[in-house]
Amino acid sequence: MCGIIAVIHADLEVHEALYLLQHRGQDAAGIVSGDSRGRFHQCKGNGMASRVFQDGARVADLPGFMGLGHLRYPTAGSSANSEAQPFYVNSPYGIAMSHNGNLINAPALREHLDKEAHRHINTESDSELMLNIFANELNVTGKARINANDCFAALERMYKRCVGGWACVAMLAGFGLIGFRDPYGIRPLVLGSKPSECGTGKDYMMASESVALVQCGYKTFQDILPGQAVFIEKGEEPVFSQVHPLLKYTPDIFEYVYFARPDSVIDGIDVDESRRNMGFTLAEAIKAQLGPEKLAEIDVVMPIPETSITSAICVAEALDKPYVQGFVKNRYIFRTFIMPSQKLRQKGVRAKLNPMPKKFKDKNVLLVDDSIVRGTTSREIVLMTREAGAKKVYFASCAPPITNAHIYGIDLASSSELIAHHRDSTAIAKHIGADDVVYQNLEDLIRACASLSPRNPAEQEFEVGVFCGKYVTPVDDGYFEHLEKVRGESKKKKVVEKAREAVMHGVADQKQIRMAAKGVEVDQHGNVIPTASGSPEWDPLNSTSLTNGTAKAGSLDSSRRPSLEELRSGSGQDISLHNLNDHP
Ligand SMILES: O=P(O)(O)OC[C@H]1O[C@H](OP(=O)(O)OP(=O)(O)O)[C@H](O)[C@@H]1O
Ligand SMILES: NC(=O)CC[C@H](N)C(=O)O
Ligand SMILES: [Mg+2]
Repeated sequence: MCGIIAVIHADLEVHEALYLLQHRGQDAAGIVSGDSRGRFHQCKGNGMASRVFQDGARVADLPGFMGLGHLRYPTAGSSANSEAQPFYVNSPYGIAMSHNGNLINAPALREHLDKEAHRHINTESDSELMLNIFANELNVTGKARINANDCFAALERMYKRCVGGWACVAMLAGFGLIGFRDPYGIRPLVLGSKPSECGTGKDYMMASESVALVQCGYKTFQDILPGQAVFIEKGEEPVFSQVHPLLKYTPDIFEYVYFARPDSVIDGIDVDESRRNMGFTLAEAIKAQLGPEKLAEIDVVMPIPETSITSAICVAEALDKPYVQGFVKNRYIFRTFIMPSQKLRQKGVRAKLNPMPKKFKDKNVLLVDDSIVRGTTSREIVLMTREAGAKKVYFASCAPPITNAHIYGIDLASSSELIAHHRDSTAIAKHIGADDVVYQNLEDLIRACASLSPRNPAEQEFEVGVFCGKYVTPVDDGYFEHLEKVRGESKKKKVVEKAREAVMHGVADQKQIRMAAKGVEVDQHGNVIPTASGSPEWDPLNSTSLTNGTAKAGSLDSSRRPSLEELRSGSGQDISLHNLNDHP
């Protein structure tokens, strides 16, 4: 569920805006700006935005009149540096792109690019595929110079090939910005404008969430519609086109449950208000399931910071119980669910949340969380609650049981990793050590969000496949087996944990470090275990990744190897098209 940003005309606020979307992706961050000479300038790598951009020092005075940003939470490929976005292709015209979402027909797209388009794809990223499909369809025009309609026509053809969820922003070198969204509106994208600070006309920004626009002073917004694209040429007003019929307006409900910031409005639905509604309807489910006796026993209602806070306040209000913040969140530890390995997630919960025993001692506690997905947080928290002195522990979830893979941009590939996959709520309560577990039901969750829709609330639908296995797009037979094979928990455990943690703990040899940086698994003898697709990646220790076009001067010198420190810190290499420090 990456975060994407695009800006044109403005004082290139990409860097500032990215910090407002950090909650959407913590693995990699990147910025590409475009100047009027048609040059792109790029800074990206693994790690949080502050680390990659060195608190802004590496991107101060971004050259150009437009820019793209990206925060990555991988759902395809690996966590390799070479998959940090925005991606770039030089032909045709020079295009950079940021993608939020997931393509579910990636193998077919890869084959088309290989066998028919003859385009080399250098990573396992589905976003690189999408960029190349778009580039190839633009190439079909055969023109040396194109206009907005050519772009829309290329997108029309691209939409016929791609299946999945996407919100994308792209730049054509020296020309302008493009934004577009999948035909179901699964992934969010909002466009804002404000009077230009540097003269006449307007500045425009596109972002995954409205909070980025609001904080950067944009006053007028509109959601890009499902299947719609917008083109903003330098010095011009935006031009819109419906490049694919709007098939359904079904935003991913998980944006409201967990992903988005509460101060965002997505597709006209206020996220904070939706979470308040979830709290009130969850309280009804709690009353119905626990009954008057157990309900009377509850002394306090507690949130599990941070996302569930809004809903927990409303649960307490509806049950007429004291709302108590028993856990203190370490503000320097970020989201655990989007960390790349189970071991990191487990460690993350304890490092992030600390109970204050006097709030728990001899109390019957009702814990409220937004969701129970793998059960990592709930298991650990219930244990911590008991260790802190609580008598009884009830656990309530604003989301219904999550029983199926997520296929449009949340990294939940195998249903076997989901705590609710083969368990009913009694078994789940046992598994997490709670006295009882209460889930919101799906109809109530949908109502909590749909009732706020500016469209017809009675007809507002959402993408809810994780709760029921019914997905809004067609899904090929065999896709889930494929997904399990390439991204299932067992695969990831081997690929990411072993090598990455070896690097983190400094116990890796040089070969393991190289492989870790690429997300490739090595056996105990140091031999590479082939990836599912069998395609080796570029070795970042021996050369700068070529994924993103021309490497910066001198970077193909194989003697320029990142230090162990650089790899451990995750800041990676500067793989600039134009080194931002060298621009004229
Ligand atoms: O069952 P699990 O697999 O543990 O996943 C669910 C938990 O993960 C998320 O918290 P996270 O720490 O990512 O973010 P938050 O601080 O926004 O709550 C979410 O809010 C739940 O607490
Ligand atoms: N979470 C996302 O939107 C991920 C985008 C893309 N599929 C990637 O893995 O980089
Ligand atoms: Mg949480």
